[in-house]
Amino acid sequence: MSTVTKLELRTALGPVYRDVLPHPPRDCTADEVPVVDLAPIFSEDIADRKRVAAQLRAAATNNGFFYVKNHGIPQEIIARCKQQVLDFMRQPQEKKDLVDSRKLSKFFNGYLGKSKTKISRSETVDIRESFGFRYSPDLDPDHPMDISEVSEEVRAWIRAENFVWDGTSHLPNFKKDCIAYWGSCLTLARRLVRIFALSLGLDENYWDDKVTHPGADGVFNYYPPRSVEETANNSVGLGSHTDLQLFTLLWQDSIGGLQILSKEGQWLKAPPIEGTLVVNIGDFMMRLCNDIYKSTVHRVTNESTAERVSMPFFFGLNFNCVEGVVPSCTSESNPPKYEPISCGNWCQMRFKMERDEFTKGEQAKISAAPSALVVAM
Ligand SMILES: O=C(O)CCC(=O)C(=O)O
Ligand SMILES: [Fe+2]
Repeated sequence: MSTVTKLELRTALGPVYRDVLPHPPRDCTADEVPVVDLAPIFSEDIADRKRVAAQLRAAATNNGFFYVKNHGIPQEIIARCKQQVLDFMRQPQEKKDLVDSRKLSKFFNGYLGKSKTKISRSETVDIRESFGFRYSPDLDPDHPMDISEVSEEVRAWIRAENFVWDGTSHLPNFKKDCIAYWGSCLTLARRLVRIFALSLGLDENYWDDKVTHPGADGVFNYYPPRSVEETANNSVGLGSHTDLQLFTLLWQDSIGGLQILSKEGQWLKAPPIEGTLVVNIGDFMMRLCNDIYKSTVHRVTNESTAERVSMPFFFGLNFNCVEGVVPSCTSESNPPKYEPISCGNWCQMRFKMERDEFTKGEQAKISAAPSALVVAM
């Protein structure tokens, strides 16, 4: 008899467990992971924007994942960035090590080599390589400014590090093409957060002044084809996890490999759809919504014989912003489950949990896990 298995997940509050059905992954249906047309969010008419908000709410309360089309990011910007990712990843190891994250970064910027992470304790090490960089005010497409002009509270949380660009300056136009894509994602995310606000019955501008210097992490993932041994081992490209912040915008190439855990516990394949991005809810959004919106578990395995590239963009509030459950998601009969916390501290808690586990072993992980309630700042 086949049985349900338990999947262990890392969260900022310690491990949680999910039941997984014994059936093999299958393709998602359009009801499970819908395609939302974003064209109306650019309309002057609030009724158009509200229509999209309603679709977004439906998807966010269902499986927490959806595709978006007509998102406004030009195809050439995506194509140029993707080519830069390939040019970077196909370099000899010593060139990639010029931006080695473990050696050079205080804040998770830079390059991580193959099999250097194990995001899920229930699965193998992650056989992906990645390159990441974080919000920098001088690169902000909407209101670029020198870091010295940024208010002190926000500045203390800026996590950009220049070595990522210094160590890649031998690649022609690398920074320019990466930033063009990242900047387009940032502009789109600022528009989308307004639709998320509408979707929760809040004023459209509810978060506007909290995303001036936001969590905006650009990451490029590279999944080489699996070796015979890795295939036999069931090696994952990136193990099961949830994303941390408000929401993620993900571009994936045409190879496929992304899977989503449905609310019933069934793994669903989310195949590439030309011209779309995938959007998913993160843990911080789920917290602000008192768990109405779902931060959904997902993972990646490249089962093809070709290399796969994906480009997620993780979006949150300004890291200094302390935010509790939003008023429209609570009532007398549904009190807030969570204390206010800043988006930055929220991320730090999960990173700390992972670090403690990595460096000190099992015991440290258990003692570091706060019970359930996060202390107010
Ligand atoms: O590569 C993908 O399709 C997803 C990547 C992902 O989930 C992540 O980087 O958090
Ligand atoms: Fe993810």
